Amino acid sequence: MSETILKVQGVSKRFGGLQALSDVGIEIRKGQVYGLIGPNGAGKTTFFNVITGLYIPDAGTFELGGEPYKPSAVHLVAKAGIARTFQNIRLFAEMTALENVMVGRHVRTKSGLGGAVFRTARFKREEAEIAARAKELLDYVGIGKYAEYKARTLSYGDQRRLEIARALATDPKLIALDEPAAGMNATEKVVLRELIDRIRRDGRTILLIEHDVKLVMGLCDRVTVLDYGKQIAEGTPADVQKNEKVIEAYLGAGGH
Ligand SMILES: Nc1ncnc2c1ncn2[C@@H]1O[C@H](COP(=O)(O)OP(=O)(O)OP(=O)(O)O)[C@@H](O)[C@H]1O
Repeated sequence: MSETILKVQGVSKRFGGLQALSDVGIEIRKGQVYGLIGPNGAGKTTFFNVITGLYIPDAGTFELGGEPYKPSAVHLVAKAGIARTFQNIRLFAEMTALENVMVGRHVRTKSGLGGAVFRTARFKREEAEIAARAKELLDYVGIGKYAEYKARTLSYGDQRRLEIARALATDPKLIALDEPAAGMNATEKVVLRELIDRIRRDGRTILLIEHDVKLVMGLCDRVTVLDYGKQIAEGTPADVQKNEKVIEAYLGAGGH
């Protein structure tokens, strides 16, 4: 069996009187696409926010690539090797597509602020390499021709792909996609599906929150289902779909 990339155990998170997550754990192996699904308010985004250092959990242990890690701050999590996209796209709107991806790559560069201020030879060489790599990534996600366009001028689907390119630029062990198909039309979803499949084939590991059940069932190797902060099922898409608790949770929530 392939190596474990992410192992999370016993995650709990409370907001005032609301138990948003209770004792949630997942294990993702290298090369898997792992789905996190559940009705609205089930705790999916909270779980993402915990593992990516946006929320401090009340309990939980975390291992990334076999090493313990503490998701205490977003930049440290990115350095440790988890990159994410957001449900509500978070790009630098006034920067070009290329610059947005270059920002992602800076997580892995060596020249510090001093290099940037004094524009050392090493800094300039590194910048040129970063730009070249960023362009490659834009081509990879299929929006290379928009490299010099401001992010805000791209279509919704292309902005989502740009977010994926930026996440890939950090060279992550795990890429976490928060509802990547939200707001996409059917054609865009097909293209997205192909892209996620390609990212997996190229050896990456993906954690995915997604409402589009068809996309989840078609793409994911394993799925965890949350409901009211509790993990009610874990397994292959086929197993999970047959699970009574899952059927009930979805029907109870209006069957979305
Ligand atoms: N910062 C916060 N403060 C207080 N309550 C919060 C906070 N973030 C999330 N919650 C609450 O925690 C619960 C889980 O929310 P969460 O956003 O994680 O669900 P979700 O499964 O991602 O839902 P959706 O599918 O609608 O995005 C909800 O009841 C939500 O209102």
